[in-house]
Amino acid sequence: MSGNNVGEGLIQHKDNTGNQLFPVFLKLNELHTVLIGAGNVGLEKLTAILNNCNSATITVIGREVLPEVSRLSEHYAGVTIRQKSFEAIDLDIADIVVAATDDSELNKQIRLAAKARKLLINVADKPELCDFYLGSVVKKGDLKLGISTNGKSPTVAKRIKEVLNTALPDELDITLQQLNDLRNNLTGDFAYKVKELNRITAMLSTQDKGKEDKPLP
Ligand SMILES: C[C@@]1(CC(=O)O)C2=NC(=C\c3[nH]c(c(CCC(=O)O)c3CC(=O)O)Cc3[nH]c(c(CC(=O)O)c3CCC(=O)O)/C=C3\N/C(=C\2)[C@@H](CCC(=O)O)[C@]3(C)CC(=O)O)/[C@H]1CCC(=O)O
Ligand SMILES: NC(=O)c1ccc[n+]([C@@H]2O[C@H](COP(=O)([O-])OP(=O)(O)OC[C@H]3O[C@@H](n4cnc5c(N)ncnc54)[C@H](O)[C@@H]3O)[C@@H](O)[C@H]2O)c1
Repeated sequence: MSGNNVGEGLIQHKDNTGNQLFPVFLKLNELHTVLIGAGNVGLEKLTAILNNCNSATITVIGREVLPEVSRLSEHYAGVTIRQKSFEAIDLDIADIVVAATDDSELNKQIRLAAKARKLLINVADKPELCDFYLGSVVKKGDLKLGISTNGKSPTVAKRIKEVLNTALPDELDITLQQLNDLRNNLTGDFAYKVKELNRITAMLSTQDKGKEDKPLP
């Protein structure tokens, strides 16, 4: 929005090797997720979603439902459990789909049903069937970082999450709230605001800012 050099350098970098995933942050409280599979992996994916968005709307479909899945869902108003076999029409209510069944043929059928409805799908632990991957997530208040290893090693993603969780100071969230106040109260035209916000935050990215990680004055 504010950069003057948008697109510059892009034309020279046309090779499509390397990590081609584009990170996005989904508003799962405004979208309907349908999760098929309510076993161990289904529980993992449900937990990952709810850890990030406790008001997510999720319909969980499973022929058998692990008691842990039922127990967890009792604490979240947005989660509905439907104990049944999967049918393609189950996806009619979906905005996005996560499949986590133990039947690889069924997972492929679920993908086809999702594609027929132009829905994005993650088939847990099956990269070749995924439109998107779940990532490891670092949280500091409103700050959230998503980590992906391009599917190379989810374990490394988890470890990097742990490192960053420890390394990033909790005060970062205070800084974020202060900058938000400032952003809302700055007067002047757009170009002036961009310049001001960049000037005030310059010290956050300089190498020799000193050893202190204090919130902004
Ligand atoms: C990040 C995280 C998010 C989440 O799931 O919430 C996530 N996996 C996590 C953990 C984890 N998963 C697995 C292990 C066991 C050790 C190991 O294999 O490393 C551990 C570690 C553990 O549990 O300790 C098994 C596994 N996972 C995949 C395969 C298949 C394959 O690689 O071919 C297999 C082998 C299955 C088998 O052997 O049958 C594939 C995927 N897993 C992804 C995400 C996507 C790529 C993310 C990226 O780009 O890095 C992708 C491609 C698709 C997807 O599922 O979205 C979450 C960390 C949560 C955290 O931060 O705590
Ligand atoms: N458990 C793990 O940690 C782990 C790790 C790596 C890979 N995997 C693989 O992931 C897959 C899922 O594992 P899991 O441990 O969650 O299995 P699971 O048996 O605990 O759960 C499978 C779920 O799929 C549901 N299901 C199967 N057919 C269905 C249908 N027709 N309609 C609706 N629901 C249906 C079952 O009812 C159940 O809820 C397996 O292929 C497994 O090999 C599991």
